[in-house]
Amino acid sequence: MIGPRHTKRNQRSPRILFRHLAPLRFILYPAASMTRGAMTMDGLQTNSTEHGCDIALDGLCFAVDGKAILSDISVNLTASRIGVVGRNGSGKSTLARVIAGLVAPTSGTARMDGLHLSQDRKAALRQVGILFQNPDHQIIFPTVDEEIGFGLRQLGHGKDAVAKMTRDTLTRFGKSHWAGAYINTLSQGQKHLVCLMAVVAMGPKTIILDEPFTGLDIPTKAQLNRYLANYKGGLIHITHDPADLAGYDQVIWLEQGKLAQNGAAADVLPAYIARMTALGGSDDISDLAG
Ligand SMILES: Nc1ncnc2c1ncn2[C@@H]1O[C@H](COP(=O)(O)OP(=O)(O)OP(=O)(O)O)[C@@H](O)[C@H]1O
Repeated sequence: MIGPRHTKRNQRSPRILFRHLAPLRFILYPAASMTRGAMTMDGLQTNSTEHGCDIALDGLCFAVDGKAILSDISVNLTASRIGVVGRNGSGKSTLARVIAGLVAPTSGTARMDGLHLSQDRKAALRQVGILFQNPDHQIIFPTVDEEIGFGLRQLGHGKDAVAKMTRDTLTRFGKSHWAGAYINTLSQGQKHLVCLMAVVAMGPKTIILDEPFTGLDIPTKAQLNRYLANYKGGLIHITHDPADLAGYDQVIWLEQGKLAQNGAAADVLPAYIARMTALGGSDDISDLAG
């Protein structure tokens, strides 16, 4: 558990919460880049113009208490739209955390733009934002505008600019009326959207999305998809639904912590779907017991 669930108690004491939890937020969202980035076509900032990812994984292994979770993964992630697929427990979220530099490989290396992310947190945090599966692990402020505004303050924007950028973000997502809303009054899907808005508002070079559409209704998902399609930074999108990866360039497929396939989405996704469909006809849920 990285962040707290929201309770009435932390509604009453946001400053105390801030003091204790703000450092964690640096882990969750990209950190302070004091430079202003380019404006996207949506008007939100990103730290770069449209680009591919530059991530090199070399012999990457990750283990916990001797249990191998990721094994000998070597791959270059170079497209601007990268999908990550695999069964439950195949290591997708763990890989996301390693790529973001939140945890160090047990052996091998993970580099983004040539940087060893886990060894250079400041640099890594400028590069990448990560959206976790569970919004309760991410949200630390009581209201929607505070949650979105926090990351923008870390980027060095002044109070008025943060307020305007927060308003603009909410407007672009059609959620202006959420501004002062208490997050613990929102549904799980709505909380997910708040997290996405907070990450996207900061415009990191690459965003890692760990099943970002969980719990979202069809119109909201379509809206997010439209926004993400226009995002100028790189996207690494973990999903169980191949349909989420329509138009993506590169897909990697993990199986039991190993790289099963890497290549063009047009090649990997049909093979993945065929395999999953075949497994769906059996009673094999062994990966869940891992
Ligand atoms: N800190 C940890 N300690 C022990 N085991 C862990 C830890 N983190 C992950 N695992 C195990 O590693 C495996 C991969 O987990 P991970 O969450 O990366 O899979 P995933 O592909 O994202 O799964 P899902 O699709 O269900 O979200 C699982 O068997 C999980 O139980």
